[in-house]
Amino acid sequence: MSTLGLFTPPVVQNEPLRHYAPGSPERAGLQSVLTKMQQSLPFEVPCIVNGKPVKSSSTATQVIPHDHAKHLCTYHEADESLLNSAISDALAAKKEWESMPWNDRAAIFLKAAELVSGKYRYEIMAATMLGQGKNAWQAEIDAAAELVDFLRFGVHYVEEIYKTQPPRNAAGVWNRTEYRPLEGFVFAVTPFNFTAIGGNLCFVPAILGNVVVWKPSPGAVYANYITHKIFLEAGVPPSVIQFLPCTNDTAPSFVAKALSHPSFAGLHFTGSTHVFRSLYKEIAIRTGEGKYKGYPRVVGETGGKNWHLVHESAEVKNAVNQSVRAAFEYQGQKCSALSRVYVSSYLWNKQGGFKDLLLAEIKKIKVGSPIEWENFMGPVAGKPAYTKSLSYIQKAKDEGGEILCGGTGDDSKGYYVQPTVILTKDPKSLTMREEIFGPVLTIYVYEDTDFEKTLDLIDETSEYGLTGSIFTSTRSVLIHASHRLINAAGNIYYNEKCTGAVVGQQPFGGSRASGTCDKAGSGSIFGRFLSARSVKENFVGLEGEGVDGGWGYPSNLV
Ligand SMILES: NC(=O)c1ccc[n+]([C@@H]2O[C@H](COP(=O)([O-])OP(=O)(O)OC[C@H]3O[C@@H](n4cnc5c(N)ncnc54)[C@H](O)[C@@H]3O)[C@@H](O)[C@H]2O)c1
Ligand SMILES: N[C@@H](CCC=O)C(=O)O
Repeated sequence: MSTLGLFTPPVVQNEPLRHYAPGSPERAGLQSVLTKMQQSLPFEVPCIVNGKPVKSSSTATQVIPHDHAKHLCTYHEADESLLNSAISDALAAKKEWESMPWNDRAAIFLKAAELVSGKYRYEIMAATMLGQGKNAWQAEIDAAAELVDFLRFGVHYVEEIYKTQPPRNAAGVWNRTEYRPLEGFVFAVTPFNFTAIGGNLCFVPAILGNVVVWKPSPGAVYANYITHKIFLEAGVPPSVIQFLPCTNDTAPSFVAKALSHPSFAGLHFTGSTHVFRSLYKEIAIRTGEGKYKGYPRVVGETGGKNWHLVHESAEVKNAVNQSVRAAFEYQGQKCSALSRVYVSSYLWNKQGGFKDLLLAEIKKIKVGSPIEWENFMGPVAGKPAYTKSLSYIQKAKDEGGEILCGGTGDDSKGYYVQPTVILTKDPKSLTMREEIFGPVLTIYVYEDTDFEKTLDLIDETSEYGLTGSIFTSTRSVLIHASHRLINAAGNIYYNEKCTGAVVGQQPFGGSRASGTCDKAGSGSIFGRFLSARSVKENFVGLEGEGVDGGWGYPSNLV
């Protein structure tokens, strides 16, 4: 194909957020799609291989967490033989996909961004609200805005990578870098809690010319299915992203099968730490045994035990409001969710201080169906998440923790857990250490004279290092604490909550047990799914270097 120009993609901006205020056109638009979707329940979701629906003999359901008697969809489970044929067909499609001119691959995903932003915005949001328990605000920032941002900014980042070329050329030589996709297929294993993450984990490798086998979460199948439909409609070739759902019961053997394929070249995972560790181990063993063609790339973003440090100099109203959002928005089911607070004893105890304000604000939170507009909080993901939250609350009580509010749940219709605050005197108690992934916040009040020890506690209490925030109005405190906590969070915030990273603004990801810190929403993640080839082209031979235009070194002359 001839080159007819060096094209520059459109300038990239964050997708403007819609607010869904009463009487707004967006509220009416979303409501109408939600109503229609509820009237059409349940949907049927097949596997999609080579762009075609494949039904299997084994089906499962995605339950609606706010009304568990109903389900959003029945999905067909992929089995291992379908997995094998999907991998073979994806590999067969790879040559043509990686050879497609960059501007065409870019155009396909820019078109997908427009489809999410416009035609499918309310449908993908409604699927996320019904299936994953998000209210309109949370669905907007995830399924609409973040997914669009991942796609548009991704095109920009890949453009930047392709433009990065060796800075020097010797006389008569042209050096170039070619950014090859990986040799084999990339396996994307994605979580329930962010529709955007499901799409992004496939998009990142795919836009670089890789082919992808996607195992979505059983808790997000329908929204992920819509994402896949959008990719196909935008022009992603049929076999480039294969959509293969399965249940969590069959996931261990299904995933192991994919990882044992000799052409497995990369894992793009987001989910819990223990699952990632088990996959990492499997890959490491097989790599050590020389079972793969190369050394697979392993990218995983996992759990967190995220913290707010509230210094005595903090502006208390801001610290409280940000803490309420960070701990309880989306029921504490963001990997970034706040789950431990270290607060100055002075600020906690003073009248109208952190404690008084926090409890007063939490009283105002409405918990209920995410499709009713007034509810700030909805249900947790399912029965296991419900039981887990309540069992941690019980364990905290058994350890001597004081429940300041909440502490109860109701699963008669949906899986509701009240926003819960536990006050602990033991900074290393269980709920200060382990990820709960529910609306459960534990608070440790430190003596103001113990600030240094508190920094050590934050750093050493949990194995994670995902997000954290420092609230203070004293610059020297901020500088000191931030430096001391250098490895305690991959995303640190100053006087701002620890959730809500925005693509293109705060690259997202943590280290320690929280993941490989490859930073979703930034350019660096794309480098993980590329294998660069250095090219040196010589226009002049050894002219000017070899003796008499031959091969001899001038330094050999005597
Ligand atoms: N750091 C981040 O960017 C980030 C973002 C979102 C979620 N998370 C983390 O994800 C977790 C919540 O998501 P989740 O509940 O979907 O996680 P999960 O680990 O249960 O599931 C993630 C994926 O792994 C699959 N899976 C589950 N068990 C498996 C097994 N034994 N073997 C192979 N595959 C298996 C699931 O089907 C799903 O596709 C939390 O720990 C949260 O902190 C992290
Ligand atoms: N990137 C999101 C969290 C994603 C994980 O669940 C945030 O910053 O709140």
